[in-house]
Amino acid sequence: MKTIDELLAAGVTGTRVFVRADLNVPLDGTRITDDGRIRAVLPTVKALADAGAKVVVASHLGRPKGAPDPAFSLAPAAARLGELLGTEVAFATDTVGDSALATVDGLADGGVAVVENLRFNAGETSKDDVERGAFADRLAELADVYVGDGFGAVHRKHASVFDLPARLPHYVGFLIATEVGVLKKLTDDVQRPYVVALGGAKVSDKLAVIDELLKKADRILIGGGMAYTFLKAKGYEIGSSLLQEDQVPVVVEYIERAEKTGVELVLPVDALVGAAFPDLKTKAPANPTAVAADAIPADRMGLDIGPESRKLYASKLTDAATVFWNGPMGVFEHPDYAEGTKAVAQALLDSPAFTVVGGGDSAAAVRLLGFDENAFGHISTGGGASLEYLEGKTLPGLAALED
Ligand SMILES: Nc1ncnc2c1ncn2[C@@H]1O[C@H](COP(=O)(O)OP(=O)(O)OP(=O)(O)O)[C@@H](O)[C@H]1O
Ligand SMILES: O=C(O)[C@H](O)COP(=O)(O)O
Repeated sequence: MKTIDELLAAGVTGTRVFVRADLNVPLDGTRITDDGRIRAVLPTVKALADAGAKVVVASHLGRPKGAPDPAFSLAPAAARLGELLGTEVAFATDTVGDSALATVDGLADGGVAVVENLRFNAGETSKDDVERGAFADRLAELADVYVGDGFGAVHRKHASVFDLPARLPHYVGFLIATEVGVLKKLTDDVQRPYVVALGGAKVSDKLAVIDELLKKADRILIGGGMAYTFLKAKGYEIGSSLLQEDQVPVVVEYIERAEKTGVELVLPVDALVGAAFPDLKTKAPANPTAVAADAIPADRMGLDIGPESRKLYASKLTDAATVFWNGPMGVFEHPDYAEGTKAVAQALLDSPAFTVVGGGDSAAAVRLLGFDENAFGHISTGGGASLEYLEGKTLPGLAALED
């Protein structure tokens, strides 16, 4: 792979450089609640702009349905990028249309522009190679060179991640280089005991990863939304908690395999349950109750691990040499359901293990709950991406950056 250093060394004055970033930041309306992913791509954008390139930054945000949707506009992220760079950042109100072309045309050497959400275009995420390729052709019109730096999206076979680099000279940005460097340590030479803590809401993506992790980790702690599919697999009532029904047989097999192979699979022994998903806007008190994991009432929803599980999970992290954590233990955005995530974060800080926290929401949780992000070994900007990397899968966005 060619690195951005090689590109900079060759000189980029006046060159239009397309930077595929992951600016998929958590938003409360138009307010960015955690700008970690924007800060993570600053070294790349800044180095290119300082070297006189015309920098075209592109990203997805959320999961809009292939058409413009103001709720998923990148405008707030573009504004924040400008603040962090301390320069004006131009914003194109479309991705490859008149606004994008004019904005890029108007860039001075050293100027930076952000184009609107890639996923406002059906071609970006299409499973059809021709449709994706056609969109990549249009993206290619915006630039002379491609720099891949959206680590959080490298596991997606999307036009801007996979097809565009094939159309332009391509380089690896600073963020992807750092991320891969750290994650390689967990695959090539992991110090044991190796404990993986999994939570979050993207249950179907993450359940698949456990298949591989069962071969690699010594212990796996399950929390967050995915825990309830495990509790269901054990035959428990889980009320209206998040459930991936079609995955129950798969999870039953995971539980059996873990027993056979001696991997310690740790499930919550209790849960904090509420009548409904809490209001994250008003943060109105949710009045949760703690119940045993096998006694979740049919009309209740599990939204965090309970107090006994907090103690249990902390104890399962103390002797670890390496910990990879992806996905909050509960709906940490609401104070009533943040304790499980806090307990795991605190246990990681208390343990001498090398700790990697992966995932946009997990990293945001650590910062929003007041922990010092520098106290962790590494905070990865990729959730699904880091998990699939650890699985040993070929990631489309990394394969595409190879020569
Ligand atoms: N029991 C639960 N029920 C529903 N949602 C939950 C539960 N526990 C955690 N969550 C939600 O999971 C979300 C984070 O999940 P996600 O899988 O996206 O995490 P991530 O891997 O850190 O992020 P990403 O994959 O976006 O990089 C949070 O918004 C949190 O509220
Ligand atoms: O949040 C993430 O994990 C990345 O930005 C990728 O987003 P996606 O899961 O919607 O593809």
